[in-house]
Amino acid sequence: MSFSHIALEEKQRILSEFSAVKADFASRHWFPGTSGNLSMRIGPFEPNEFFFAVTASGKDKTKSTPEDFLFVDQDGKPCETTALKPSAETSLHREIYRLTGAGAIFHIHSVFNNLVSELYWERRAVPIEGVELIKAFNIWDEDAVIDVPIVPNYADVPKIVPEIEPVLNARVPGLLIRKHGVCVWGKDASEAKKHLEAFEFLFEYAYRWQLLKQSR
Ligand SMILES: CSC[C@@H](O)[C@@H](O)C(=O)COP(=O)(O)O
Ligand SMILES: [Zn+2]
Repeated sequence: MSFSHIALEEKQRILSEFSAVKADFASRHWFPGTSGNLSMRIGPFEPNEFFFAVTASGKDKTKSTPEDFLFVDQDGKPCETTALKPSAETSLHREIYRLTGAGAIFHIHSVFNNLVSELYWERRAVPIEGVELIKAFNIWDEDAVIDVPIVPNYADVPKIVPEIEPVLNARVPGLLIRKHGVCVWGKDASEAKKHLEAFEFLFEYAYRWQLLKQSR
């Protein structure tokens, strides 16, 4: 299916939902210093053919303008003529869509996601043990334990891409990039948002719990 076959109403629906999510995240101060990028998939999915709306690169994501998003294909190429540049981290979104078939992917930088990515770098994963909010990931086991993977950060973003597949955990809809930020996903924007809220809570918990243990 080509991008032009996707109904205009569907494109408008995605963009308006996307705008609302971006404004919500901005109100939580989740885009410091123009950081962060968001994407939402549109239309049918095949691992080698799909389309998504992504935030334009380098913009202040706390502002709402007619030039906030563009549609790209599975190769990150714009679907329509535009002067906008897709996010510098579009290759990470492409890879996560290809591997998971998710409907939305959100990437933000926060102090706690940066701290835990360094605190647990040696084991390449942040352990979260028995915290109730793990249920936000649809994991209902008593005293569930999860590991949130951490991949290295490189200035050359495409170099991060091959690091993703080997660490992906089907139960855990997110991964950390060392001293950079988190990428989370879900079947749609509202699920991805729920996951992001849960991850940020759990990262703060993991950091504070480690500190508390050391001071006892
Ligand atoms: C301004 S620091 C953050 C960037 O280097 C990058 O990591 C980021 O999250 C935003 O990049 P962008 O190209 O605007 O999507
Ligand atoms: Zn980033």
